[in-house]
This record gives sequence, C-alpha cells and structure tokens, in this order.
Amino acid sequence: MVRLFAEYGRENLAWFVVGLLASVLGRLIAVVPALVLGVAIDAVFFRNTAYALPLVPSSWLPTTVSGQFWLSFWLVIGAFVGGVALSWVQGLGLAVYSNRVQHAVRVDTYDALQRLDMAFFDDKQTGQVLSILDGDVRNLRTFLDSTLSGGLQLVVAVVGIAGVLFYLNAQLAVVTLVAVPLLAVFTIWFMRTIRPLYRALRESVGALNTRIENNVSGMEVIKASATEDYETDRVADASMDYYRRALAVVRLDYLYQPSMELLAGVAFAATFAIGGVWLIFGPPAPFTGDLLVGEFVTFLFMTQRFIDPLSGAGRIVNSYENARASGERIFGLADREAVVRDASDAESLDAIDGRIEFDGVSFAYATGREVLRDVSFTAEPGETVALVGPTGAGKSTVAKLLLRLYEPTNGAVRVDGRDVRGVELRSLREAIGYVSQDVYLFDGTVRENLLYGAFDATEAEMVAAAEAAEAHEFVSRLPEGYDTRIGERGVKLSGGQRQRLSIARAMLQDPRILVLDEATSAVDTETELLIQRALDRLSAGRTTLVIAHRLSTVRRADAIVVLDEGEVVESGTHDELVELGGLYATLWGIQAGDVSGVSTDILARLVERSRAADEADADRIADGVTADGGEDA
Ligand SMILES: Nc1ncnc2c1ncn2[C@@H]1O[C@H](COP(=O)(O)OP(=O)(O)OP(=O)(O)O)[C@@H](O)[C@H]1O
Repeated sequence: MVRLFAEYGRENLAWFVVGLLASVLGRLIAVVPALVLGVAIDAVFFRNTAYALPLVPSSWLPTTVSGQFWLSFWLVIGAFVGGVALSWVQGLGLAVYSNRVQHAVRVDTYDALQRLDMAFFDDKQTGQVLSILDGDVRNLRTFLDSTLSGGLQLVVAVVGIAGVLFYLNAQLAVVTLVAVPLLAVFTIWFMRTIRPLYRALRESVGALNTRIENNVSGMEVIKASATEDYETDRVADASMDYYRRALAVVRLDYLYQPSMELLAGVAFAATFAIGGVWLIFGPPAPFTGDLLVGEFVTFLFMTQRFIDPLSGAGRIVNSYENARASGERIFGLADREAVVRDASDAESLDAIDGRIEFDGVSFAYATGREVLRDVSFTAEPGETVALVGPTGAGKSTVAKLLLRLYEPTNGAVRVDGRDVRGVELRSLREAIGYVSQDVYLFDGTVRENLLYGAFDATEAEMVAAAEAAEAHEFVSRLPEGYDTRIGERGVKLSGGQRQRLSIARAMLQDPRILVLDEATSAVDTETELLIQRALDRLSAGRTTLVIAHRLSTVRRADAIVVLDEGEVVESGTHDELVELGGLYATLWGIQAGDVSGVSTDILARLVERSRAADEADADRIADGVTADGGEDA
C-alpha cells in the first residue's frame, strides 16, 4: 500500500488532499449538533449554566435566551448543510483520485505484462491474469476511494471525539474509552487471521475466471462433444471453491464485526449506567463532581458517534486486507523481470540484408528437457530454408528463437552477423514477418486486421497487398468489403481465407525476413494453389524460414534442414536428401504416399517419436497445470 502511494499517489495528489480534508472536516462538523444541543438544554431550556460554546469567545455569543436559541438552531442547520457540502467534495475528490490511480495502475500493469517472457504465458492461466487486471485493480481503487478516507475518518473521529469527551467529563470519558485498547487488540488479531484467507480468495477468483474463459473460447469443442454437463460441473467446482473461500472470509468477518459492535455497545451501556446513577444519586465512587443533564445527553450522543465508526472498523480493515492481497498480486506481476529484454547497449537493426545464422544453438523450455541440441544452419539473404522433421522435432522452437521469444541456453542466433540478444527487440521483430498456421485475427474489421502493425499503409497499398495475397476477391464479396467485421478470432472466415489475410498483413509489414509456419490442416486443392501463389509472392526477395509441411514448398527451398529430436540430422537440397535415403527421404516418401521404398526401421522410429512427443506434451501440460495449483491433470 505504501508502494501504491509512492508510485502512483503523487500525481493528482491535490484531488486526494481535497477529498481527505473534506472527509476530516465533515467528521468534525458532524459533532457540532450534539454539542450545541447539550449546551442549549442546560443553558437555554433549564437555564442552569451560562451559554458557552467551546473555542468561541463568550463576547461573540448572544445574551438573550431567544438569541441563544436561534443561534443554536442555525448552528445545527449550518452543520448539516456544511456536512452535506463536505461529503460532496469528499466523494468527488476521492473518486477522481482513485479512478485516475486505477487507470494508471491498470495501464502500467498491462504494459508490464506484455513485456514478460513468453515462458510466463506458457504456464500462466489467462483467467488469473485477467482477474489481476480487473478485480485486483478495482480493489485498489476501492481502497483509495473509501477505505483510506474511512480509516482516516475513524482516526479523526476517535481522537476528536475522545478529546470532546474528556473536555465534557474526563472521568466518565475513561469509562467509555476503556473499550479502545480492547478493540485495537482484537482488530490486530483479525487482520493477521484474515490475511491468508484473502490471498486464497483472490487466487480462486483467478482460477474461476480461467475456467470460464477457457470454456467460452472452446465452446465449439464443448458443443461438438456434447460435454456441456461435464463443463457445467467443472465450472460449478471452481465456483464452489470460490464460494468456500469467500465463506471462510465472511465467517471470520461476521465473528469480528458483531464482536466489535458488542464491545462498543458494552462501553456505551457502562457509560449510560454510570452517568445515569451519577445524575440520580450523585457521583458513585470513585467519581467526583457534578454532571448536568445536557452535558450527559451530549456525552451519550458523542459516545454513540464514537462507537459507530469503531464498530465499522471491521469494514475498513476488511477492505484494506482485500486491497493488500490485490496489491501483492499486481506488484508481483509488475516486478517480474523479463529475461528477454533489450540489453543496455542494444542496437537498432535497420536496413538489414536478412542473413540468418543459427550457431550451435541448444534450448530447453522451463521444463528443463532439452528440445534443441547444437543446431547450426544459415540462410543467406533472399534464400528459402525449409525446416523439416517429425512432430515434436523442434521446428517451431527454432522459429521462436529467431524471433527471440526465448533465449538459447547455448550458442547464438544471428541476423546479419549480429547476435539477436544485442539488438533492440522491437527492431528485430519488425524485421521479421511471421505467418503462422494458427492465424489470429483480432476482433475488428478486415481493414483493421490488415493494417495491424503497418498502421501507416495507404488504401492502395492495402488493396495491392490483399490482391497479391489472393484475398482481395473474397474480401470484396464480403457484405461490407474491407469494413466487414470479422468476429473474435475471425470465426466467420474459413481457415484458408484467414491464412490469406495473414499473408496480406505480412506483405504490408514488408519485412526482410519471413517465418512461415505452414498449415498442416488440409485445404482444397484450389485454395492450396491460391495460398501457395500468395506465399511465393510474399517470400520473393526475402529470407524465408519455413516450417514446411507441403511438398511443393520443400522442393523449391534453397536448403532443407532436417531436425530429429532437436538435432540437425540431415541438410541439403531436396534432390540431395532424397538421394541420401535417410529420414528426409522417408518423410518425403510418406507424404508422397509411397512407403514401399522406406525402411521399416525408420518408419517404426517415426511412430515412436510421435508417441514420445505426445507424451512429453502431456507431461508438460500436467506439470503446468499442477504447478499453478489448478485442477488435476
Ligand atoms: N511452451 C513450451 N513449453 C515446454 N515445452 C514445449 C513448449 N512448446 C513446445 N514444447 C516441446 O518442445 C518440443 C519441440 O516442440 P516444437 O513445437 O518446436 O516441435 P515441432 O517440430 O514444431 O512440432 P510440430 O510439427 O508438431 O509442430 C516438443 O517436445 C514440445 O513438447
């Protein structure tokens, strides 16, 4: 909480100060009616004391009874009106302040999130991240908006009213105030006990969000598999977990709040009993002196005003602990250090030729298993290099290392002879176009999707790119052409259409280097032809690293690098590799539908590889999920 202020509190501080001052003044002014009423009872109605108000010189006060009565009246009215005005200023000041801080924290946290390593996103559940950006940030706002001012009001009320009580009757004040240390000790115990419960509650909100988010994204699979009941059960489990944790918090809270009220009530009753006896029979031992009716009435009003905020301390403490748990999650995210980030002396990668070099690269994901071992190859500017290999061989990983989504554990990846770790990430990634098989289209129009990352391109350039990517024709046939909304993930377009849009997008970005992750999914021959033509145009003149699944691509590649279990086992041109009769020749034979000449040994090995890769994936997923404390694997 201190950090929240240090980092975000200073800006807009004026709003905060105004809001807080109004809140404190409001508390102070709220005691005026009770005070004036007590004075009026004794001095105006019973006329057994002189008319005197604390802090006001007696020469300013009227001397006639009616003057004193009407002054009392207007003071009470003034206090009410002033209280309303101050409450308005307080509400506005703190709301503006807390909303501005909320905005800044949310944007900064999102920005920090985007800069985290891909490794973070590999095992972080989306729902957890969303709940940090949404619920946790909101909790901080509530804290700044009401909890903090509530806390300060409490302190002001307790100190201010305690002062007035002592001023009125110091002996009786001791009776009322005995409750304060007891309440404080009880509150400290409560804070310590409820803290871990709030942490657990915030985590379970994240888990529930993750479940729902996953299910909404995968609705097609749920419907197709008719697993609605099963998924409802899973959401119910996550929701029940949240319910249990929320109940644990509430249970403690409902022990605390009424106990506070009870203690405060006992203090009130004791004050009433002793004061009452005092009035009727004179001071009970060890008390001494006089007590007037008006004084006693004021005293009881004040005690009530004193006790109300004290018994409401629970709400403040609660909200503080909730915000604290949220603060831990927010700053925990913001404090994560990205491994992949710009070095202090990083240079920009301007005007490159596009030479790619992998030099003895080894790599392991967070799981620790080495998925690339001593991989070396080069792609000269303008060349197309195809990465080929059985499933799980590490082809996509090679592409990710070129984009520097991860860092190699050994060896170096170079672009134009420069280690990618030494160049600015932004310039590196701008120099590389990525067309993946899992085409992600943002929710928006076709135009917005095409111009993504090439925001300055003109209409003519966009249309030319769409034409070259064989997309213009189908886009023109959409109801609103380039302004047609394509829903989240582009669900209204076919896979082949989405791919062509992503090719057009890459064309507009005009990168020197291209990474193509070819689709394994089958498209009809005509679409295949269109996509191939688009890709040929896109890769012309650019260095292209292609994760190849199509025979046509592999055949035309300048060089083929064959990966097996993370190692380069063969490399050369198509003809050379077929001639060699090794793994490539086998893969080629299988693709071409001719396994007659393929060694059964290699076939058996391939099947084994595929199985091993699947098992590794399953292990990884299981590890990822249980490491997060989520559901069972
Ligand atoms: N994010 C990740 N975290 C941990 N392990 C991963 C991750 N991504 C991939 N792997 C593992 O790394 C190995 C290489 O995966 P990669 O995706 O590079 O293979 P690939 O050759 O592209 O496979 P495919 O042709 O099936 O796409 C696999 O064993 C895979 O299980």
